[in-house]
Amino acid sequence: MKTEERSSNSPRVRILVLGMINVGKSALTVRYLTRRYIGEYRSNTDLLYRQTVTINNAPVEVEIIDVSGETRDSSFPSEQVQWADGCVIVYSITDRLSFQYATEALDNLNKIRAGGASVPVTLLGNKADLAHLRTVTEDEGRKLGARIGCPFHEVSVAENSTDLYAAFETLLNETKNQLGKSRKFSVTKMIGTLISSAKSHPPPVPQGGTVVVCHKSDLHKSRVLKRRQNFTATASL
Ligand SMILES: Nc1nc2c(ncn2[C@@H]2O[C@H](COP(=O)(O)OP(=O)(O)OP(=O)(O)O)[C@@H](O)[C@H]2O)c(=O)[nH]1
Repeated sequence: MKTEERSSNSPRVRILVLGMINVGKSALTVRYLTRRYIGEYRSNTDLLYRQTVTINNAPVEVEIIDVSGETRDSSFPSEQVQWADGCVIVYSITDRLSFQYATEALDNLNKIRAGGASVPVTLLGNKADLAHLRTVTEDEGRKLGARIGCPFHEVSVAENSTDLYAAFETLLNETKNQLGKSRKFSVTKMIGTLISSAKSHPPPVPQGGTVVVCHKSDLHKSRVLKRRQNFTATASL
């Protein structure tokens, strides 16, 4: 970890939120960070959110990348996975294809884990409030989580689901502990070539919080600049 990148001495945990288009990744991320639901929030770009949260009475700087389904040019965003310390895989219980995507993503992550890099993962079945439109049973989600060996929860981002907050915090805690043991991908960590364009509605900033929304292309540029000029530049909305 480069000290010049850090705005504080608290540990930093990087989380990737991954899933098919329209499963609720942006809504989930904003819900966790702000406790608010932005139903009309539309996204056509990857965004990185940064906020300091308290875990086990200690501050932790959390970075969450919400990978937009629209900008993904391949089925599995390997560079973002390399960047991440932990992953949330999301599908919608109303969308069978999104469950298949989550299954493949978990299998890919498992291969990475088998290769020696420990990446804590949590599986979430979103839109539990739409049970009447369900095409994926809870049992299928539970079995998938058990097969991969990761926690599984059905949640509703639209509702104030406490399971969602608990799932995030368990993942953050596990990831933080994992990082304490060893940092993975120390050489290959990079943002990669991530596409950026403006979101139509920036997410709300929580009262007393420090959410910073970064276009990842800007972050990538800033890293290049840092390497060349020891210069920090982070775009915020
Ligand atoms: N009913 C219901 N709708 C939800 C829930 N979570 C998200 N949505 C809706 O699902 C749609 C997609 O949500 P997004 O957060 O934009 O989904 P996304 O996965 O980030 O989509 P992309 O960025 O396009 O990949 C929006 O209309 C949300 O309001 C939920 O728990 N219940």
